[in-house]
Amino acid sequence: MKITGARVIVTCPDRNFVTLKIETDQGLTGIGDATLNGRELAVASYLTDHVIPCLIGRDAHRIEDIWQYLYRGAYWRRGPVTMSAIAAVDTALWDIKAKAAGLPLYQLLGGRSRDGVMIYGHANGGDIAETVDEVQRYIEMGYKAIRAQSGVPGLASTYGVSKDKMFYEPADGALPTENIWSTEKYLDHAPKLFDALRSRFGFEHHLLHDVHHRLTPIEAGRLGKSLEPYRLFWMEDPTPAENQEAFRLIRQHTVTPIAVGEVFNTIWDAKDLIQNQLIDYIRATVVHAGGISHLRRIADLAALYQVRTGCHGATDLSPVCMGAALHFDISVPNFGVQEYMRHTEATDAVFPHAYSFDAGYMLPGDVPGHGVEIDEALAAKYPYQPSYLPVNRLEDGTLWNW
Ligand SMILES: O=C(O)C(=O)C[C@H](O)[C@H](O)CO
Ligand SMILES: [Mg+2]
Repeated sequence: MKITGARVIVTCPDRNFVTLKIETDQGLTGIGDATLNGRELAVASYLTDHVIPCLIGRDAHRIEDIWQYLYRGAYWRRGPVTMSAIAAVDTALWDIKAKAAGLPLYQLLGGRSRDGVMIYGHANGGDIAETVDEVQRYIEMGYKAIRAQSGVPGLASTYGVSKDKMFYEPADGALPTENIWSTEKYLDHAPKLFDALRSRFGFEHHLLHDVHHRLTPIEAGRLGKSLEPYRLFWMEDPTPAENQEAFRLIRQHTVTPIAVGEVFNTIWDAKDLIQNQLIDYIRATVVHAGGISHLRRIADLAALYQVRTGCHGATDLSPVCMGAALHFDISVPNFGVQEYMRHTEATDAVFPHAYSFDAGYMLPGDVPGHGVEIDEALAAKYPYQPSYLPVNRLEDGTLWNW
């Protein structure tokens, strides 16, 4: 089955998405997500100008060979732009292979390892009372796991808190918005949020929290320790992960489980954290970590060390990524949880999909392929809009981690 064409579709149904569509001489098509928030057009150009010309005429069934061809063949390895582009090709080819087989993608990945994919929602509020109400809303919808974020007194805005409640959209400015951050205020406040949540709801639900790379290792150790009474499912991205040794220090101080990796692109980014058992959940996902093929490698390495998966699933990961991730999640043995931040109605209309929500679990659906398509005519009605993720400064003006 020969690849006869491929094109990139950029659309902005409430936010920007980059999608690669591959066509074959047998009439089968497949799509893959290539969205890199705030840097969308870099991946679009990488695909259009550098990858697509190399795809035409290749055998669409040779997924692994094409992956190696794009990874090794570029000479310049790794990085979010390269790996998102490779991921899009890989996802589209898996979609085509599964359609050719007449099977849902998870059947090609070994079949189902579980009945449903446990997901967590993102509950956020301007203060603790509002976050408690939002958590209640998720509980009423049947969620088993909820990530809770609250505004911090004395800080005008912070990561994870927005006026939109069922999803969170940080990329909001034609230039980066500037937030102000205070570690002291945050460390004082975060345990109070989880104290309020456990007092109200008890321990029946999994609670998660995203620190979004803002703490130093010793501060993260202190936070993890202060959250121990509330038994979190995980503390996410407690400190930046470039220096992976940093996590050893956190481990020395707390048994709060640690999740890392939404900004990782390859197995090399995760290798030392996994092999040294410095994390409990690996958050790499399909679009930013080289597609289904590479994510399976990361998960297999993680399985050796009892590290489980917890794929990133914010709104900037398109429904195409979500669909593919759900096929991966339902098949992978060492699955932990899947993030599911809902998309807007406009996004869902552009990307008709077979996946569905049922009482705290997601199901990938049983149509051949990964079950997500793109309505190109509708997509064309939403042209690209420049938008940036925010930046973060300490109260004295020092640029900090966002
Ligand atoms: O969903 C999460 O865990 C995030 O941290 C959201 C990220 O900030 C967002 O996806 C960046 O594009
Ligand atoms: Mg996160």
